[in-house]
Amino acid sequence: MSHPAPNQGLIRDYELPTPEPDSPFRPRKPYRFGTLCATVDNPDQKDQYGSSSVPIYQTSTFKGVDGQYDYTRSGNPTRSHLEHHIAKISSAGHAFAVSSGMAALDVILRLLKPGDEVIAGDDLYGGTNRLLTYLKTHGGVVVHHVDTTNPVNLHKYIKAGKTAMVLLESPTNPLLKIADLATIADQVKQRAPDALVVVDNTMMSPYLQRPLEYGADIVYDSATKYLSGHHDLMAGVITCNDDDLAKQIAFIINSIGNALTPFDCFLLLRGVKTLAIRMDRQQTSAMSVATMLDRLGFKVHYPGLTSHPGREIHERNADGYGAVLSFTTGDKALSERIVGATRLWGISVSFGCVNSLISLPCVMSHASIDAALRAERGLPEDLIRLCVGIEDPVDLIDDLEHALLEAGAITVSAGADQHQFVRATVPRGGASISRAVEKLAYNEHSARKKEDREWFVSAPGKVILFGEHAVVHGVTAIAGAVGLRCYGLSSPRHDGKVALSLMDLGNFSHEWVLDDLPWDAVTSIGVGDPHPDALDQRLVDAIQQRGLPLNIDQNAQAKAAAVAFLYLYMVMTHGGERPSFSFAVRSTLPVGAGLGSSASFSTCAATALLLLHQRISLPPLPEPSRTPDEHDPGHVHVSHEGRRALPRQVAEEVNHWTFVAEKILHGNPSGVDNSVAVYGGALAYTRPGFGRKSGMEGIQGFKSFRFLLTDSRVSRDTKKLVAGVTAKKLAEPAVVEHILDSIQSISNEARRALGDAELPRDALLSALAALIRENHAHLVALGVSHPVLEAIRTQAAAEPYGLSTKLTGAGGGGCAVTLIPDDVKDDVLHALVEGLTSSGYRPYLTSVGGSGLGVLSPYDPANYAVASSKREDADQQPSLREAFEAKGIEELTGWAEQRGRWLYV
Ligand SMILES: N[C@@H](CCSC[C@H](N)C(=O)O)C(=O)O
Repeated sequence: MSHPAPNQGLIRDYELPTPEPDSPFRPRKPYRFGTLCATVDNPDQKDQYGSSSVPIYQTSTFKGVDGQYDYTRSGNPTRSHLEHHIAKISSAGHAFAVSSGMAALDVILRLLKPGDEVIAGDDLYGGTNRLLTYLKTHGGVVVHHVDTTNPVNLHKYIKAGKTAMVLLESPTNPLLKIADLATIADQVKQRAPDALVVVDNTMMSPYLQRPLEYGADIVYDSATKYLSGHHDLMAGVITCNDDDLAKQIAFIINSIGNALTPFDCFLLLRGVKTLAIRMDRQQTSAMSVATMLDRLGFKVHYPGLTSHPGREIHERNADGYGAVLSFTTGDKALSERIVGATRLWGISVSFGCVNSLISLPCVMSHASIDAALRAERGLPEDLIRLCVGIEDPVDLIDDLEHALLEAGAITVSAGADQHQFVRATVPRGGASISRAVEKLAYNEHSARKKEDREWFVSAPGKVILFGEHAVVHGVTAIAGAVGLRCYGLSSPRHDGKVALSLMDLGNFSHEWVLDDLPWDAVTSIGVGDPHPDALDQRLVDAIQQRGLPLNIDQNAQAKAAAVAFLYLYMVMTHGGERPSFSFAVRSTLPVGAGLGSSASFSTCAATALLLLHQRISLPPLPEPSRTPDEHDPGHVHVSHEGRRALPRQVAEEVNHWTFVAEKILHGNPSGVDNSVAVYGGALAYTRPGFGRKSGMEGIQGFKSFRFLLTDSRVSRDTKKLVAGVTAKKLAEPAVVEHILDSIQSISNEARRALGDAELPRDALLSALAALIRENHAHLVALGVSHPVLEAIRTQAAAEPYGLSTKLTGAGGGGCAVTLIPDDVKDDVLHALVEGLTSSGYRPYLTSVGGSGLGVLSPYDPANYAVASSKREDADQQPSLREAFEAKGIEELTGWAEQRGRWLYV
């Protein structure tokens, strides 16, 4: 048998039936595979009307006695056509179509008796493993799992009279290991002649591999995959040559009744016609994807790569390398981020579809194998499986590169053009090369003078625009950065102390003597290394027990903030440096109102600490494109209001540490609040585990708009409200599911509108107003509104305002948001604000969708000038810190903005 490289024509003489007779003048060659696939023709089953497509015999019974068919479970003409066609393309004497790939395996395994022994691979599909385990525990069958890459490994288990079946996958799912099918079949037959060699051929399909040609007795495919190709049906096919075996299989299928329905037979026949053409395209693209990942230095499992240990054997087994591959990243969390960051690759189990899929086998297709067994069998938890579809390979690679980049698995190589990526992972602890480079850079510069300067930082709060409550049940929520912000100012001191002052967040202040902190409990994190997923509970406990002033116990908010602050400070400390400074925090955000005040605090604290510990540094200002002179300040390439002046790596590092602080403050944060606080703008978030693409995605092109945020001043119990919705869902599942579906549509619509650069602004605002009203009505139906929220809504909706309002966050009190269209006049707005204030609420005129993390530029000394002027006596100008602490809350934002140029993410 010849073995052409994939996609080089695949022209070979198949010993397959040719549906037309030879002519004595021009002998016909057998048709090639693609032609066989497309030509559905059964000379024994001619259609009475000559229909081009096989008709669907959608009937359960057939009239008469003694006819060819009596009952569709036993036989059906549409199914006969399909089975004939499958046999034809599989080099098989017999084919059977059943309701799924697992149903096919079930039929085959019913050939076994108690006491029989089965040899199966150690890397195999999770469902197969599950069924074998079931037979082991319920059917008295003995199952041995062995590494099938070397036929010798099977020898000690092959026992004449005992071994009844050898079950092989090649390539295996999901590690793409290769078994030498011909050699194994031959050796099994020599040692245990009665044993059946069964091959799961799903990953290859009959186009690329026909194991019956190598001595297999039975071959089965999950036809849900390549044979059908479109993920619109479930089916399994079984093929064999032996007539007796075929009789037994037909008996089992008829007895248990899992034959494929006529309609699905029709769909499958339609899919099979394009098998060759789909597979050609898919495997060519798979090779490009595998090569790209291999070049980047990932461990890639794909038999087409020259580095694959089974490549040569695979080329003996098959005519192509297929379109499934898998790779590891060295870090499970990184793999999860990659999977979540793709857009074109659908996160889904299965393969063989025209659309490309990405999955994490350990939590998806192979989740039924328990974690310990997975580890024992060498199935890596960080494994990502890719199933390449027919999309344009350039888009597929582009999307994957974006995901790898976004997840931090690769980085743009320094000095290279923008499309040159390099792997960013080093083996230990999942730290990345980019981090290692930062580390080197840090070490290089560690000789530089310790910075003894102030840092003024700020971060926004967040508001949930759509999808609160529903998000808990897997619906997408849209959250945006709100114009109200938290500000932090660090000022150096030289007395071996660190001070924290939380003026608007629990009104707490305290100074610690650095040497008195519980350093014995600290394991510091190396510069550039990430904080592990879990908090260091020993340190948290030590801070709580030995690091806090006694009076803090009555102030839960301040206590949590102080623990988070000290925790970050201590684990970031390295090289014996313990910076001494005061950190003053102000916030214009109401606390406990669901507006992310803790995340904005955490962002400020993390940023200041990272700067003080010199773990991040700000990039130098870009060169002005126009040289400044005395009349012209020059033009600096900093986009709108300094946005994007803080590089992505800085934002990522801050976000990472902010999340650590959020864990201390909240236990199990979703990551939404910190991401909004750091990146600003707006994002869509979907919880994992509900069958939707999960994760967080920034909404590009989000336009900032005005909002009135009204704090009802009624406190609520978020946990109770969330539990209430869950209870309602249990009590009235249909009603609540309907509401959740409607909220998902609202979020989808809002996301589309917010990211649509073409949508005129007035159309966007009126669409948002309608969606706000609709979403609020659903929240009322879920029972999470409150009379005060309804009163605020009514007040804003009344003439002359006519504005749309919804509750935001948990409801039951808390805050309401009112959209302010651009044409609402200031005096009208002020009248509304006054009205709400006199009703006892606290309204804030603000915006949504603005900047994320900001740092007052250190490049213009004038920005921090008030601070740097040494105060000889009390008459002198107040320091920046004094001014900061003295400002009234209403003037804080305006005052901060006037300090100078802010650099934003
Ligand atoms: N929840 C399903 C998972 C099906 S995985 C399907 C396919 N064979 C694959 O490898 O992706 C189950 O538990 O069976």
